[in-house]
Amino acid sequence: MDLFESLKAKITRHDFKIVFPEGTEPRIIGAAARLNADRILKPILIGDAADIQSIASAKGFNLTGITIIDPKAYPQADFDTMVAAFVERRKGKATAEQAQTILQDPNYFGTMMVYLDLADGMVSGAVHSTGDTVRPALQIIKTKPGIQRTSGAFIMQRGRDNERYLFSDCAININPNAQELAEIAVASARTAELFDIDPKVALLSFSTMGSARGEEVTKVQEATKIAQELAPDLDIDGELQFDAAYVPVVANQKAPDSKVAGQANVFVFPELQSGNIGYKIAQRFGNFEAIGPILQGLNKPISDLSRGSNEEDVYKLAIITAAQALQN
Ligand SMILES: CC(C)(COP(=O)(O)OP(=O)(O)OC[C@H]1O[C@@H](n2cnc3c(N)ncnc32)[C@H](O)[C@@H]1OP(=O)(O)O)[C@@H](O)C(=O)NCCC(=O)NCCS
Ligand SMILES: CC(=O)OP(=O)(O)O
Repeated sequence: MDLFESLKAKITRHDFKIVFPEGTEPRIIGAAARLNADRILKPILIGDAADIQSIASAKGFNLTGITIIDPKAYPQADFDTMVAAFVERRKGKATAEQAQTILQDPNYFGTMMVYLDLADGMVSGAVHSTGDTVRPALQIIKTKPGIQRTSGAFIMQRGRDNERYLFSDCAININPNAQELAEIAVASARTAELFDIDPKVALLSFSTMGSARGEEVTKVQEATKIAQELAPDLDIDGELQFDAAYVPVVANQKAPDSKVAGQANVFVFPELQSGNIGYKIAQRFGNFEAIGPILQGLNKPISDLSRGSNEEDVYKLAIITAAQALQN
C-alpha cells in the first residue's frame, strides 16, 4: 500500500489535533482545508481570524469545522496559564514578563499548545527559518530520555514503485561529534521503521573503509563503532562513500565484506552542510519527493517545513506528524 494511504488509515480514527502557527499562509490554509475535508485530522490554525477567512474565501478553501485561534482574542486566563507553564518549564531562563512577550511568537504559542496537550503536534516552517521553528521545541518539548540531540530526517520517495529512502541529519545539528552522529544514525533507523523501511544504515563520508584519512573520516569511523554498540540489532556500517553505500557493483569493489554497502536505504550525512545540500540535490535533480524534516527524538511531534514547500508537502508532513503522535 502507498505510504500515505497506510499512514492515513492508522491515524484517521484518532482525530489528532495538529496546530499550524502560520495560519495566514495560503499553502497552510489549503492543506488544512484538505486534511479537514478528508477527515484525516483536526487542524488548528493560529492567526488573525479575519485574515484567515478572507484568504480562504479568495482561494475557495472551505474552513467549516476548522478551529482558528486568534491570539488577540485568546482568553486572558488561558494565556496566563500558558505563561506560568512556560516560566516553570524554562526553570529560571525566562521571567513572567519575558514569557508574555515570547509567547506572542506563534511558534512559541503553538509549541506551548502541544506541551499543554491542547494539540497533539505542530507543523510550521513554511515561512519561518528552521531555527525559529524548532528552537521553541528544543527549549520546551525537549528530547526523549536517553536522547541528547534531536535531528531532522527526510523520507525521500520517488516513482510509482515507492522507491523510498531516509536521509539525515539534513536540518538541525551543524557539526555533530562522533557520539551525536552515532545517536542520529540509530534514531534514523527507528524513524525509517515507522515508515516501512527495513533499515540498512550507511554512515557517509568521502572515504570508504579507510580509503582516505583525516579527522572528518575518523569521526565517521568512531560514530559507526558507537552506533553499532548502541544498536547491535541493526545493520549499520561505515564509513562509506555514497556510491559504495548505494551501488552494488561499487560496493563489491570498495567494501565487499559490508552487510550494508550496496544496499543502504538510510543515509546518515557527516554534518549539516552535506546533509542539507544532499537532500536538496536528490529532490531537485533526482525528482525525489522530500518529506520532512521529520524531527527525531523529541517528546512530542513538532515538524519543520522547508520554506520551499508546496501545499502537498504541508498536507503530507501533517500526516507524518500525526503518525508520530501514535508513538506517544
Ligand atoms: C537548531 C538550532 C537553531 C539550535 O540553535 P540555538 O537556538 O542557537 O540553540 P542553543 O544552543 O541556544 O540552545 C537552545 C536550547 O536548545 C537545546 N538544543 C540545541 N540544539 C539541540 C539539539 N540538536 N537537540 C536537542 N536540544 C538542542 C539547547 O540545549 C538549549 O536548551 P536550553 O535552553 O533548555 O538549555 C541551531 O543548531 C541551528 O541553527 N541549526 C541549523 C538549522 C538550519 O538552518 N538548518 C538548515 C535548514 S533545515
Ligand atoms: C529543511 C530546509 O532546508 O529548510 P529551508 O529550505 O526552509 O531552509
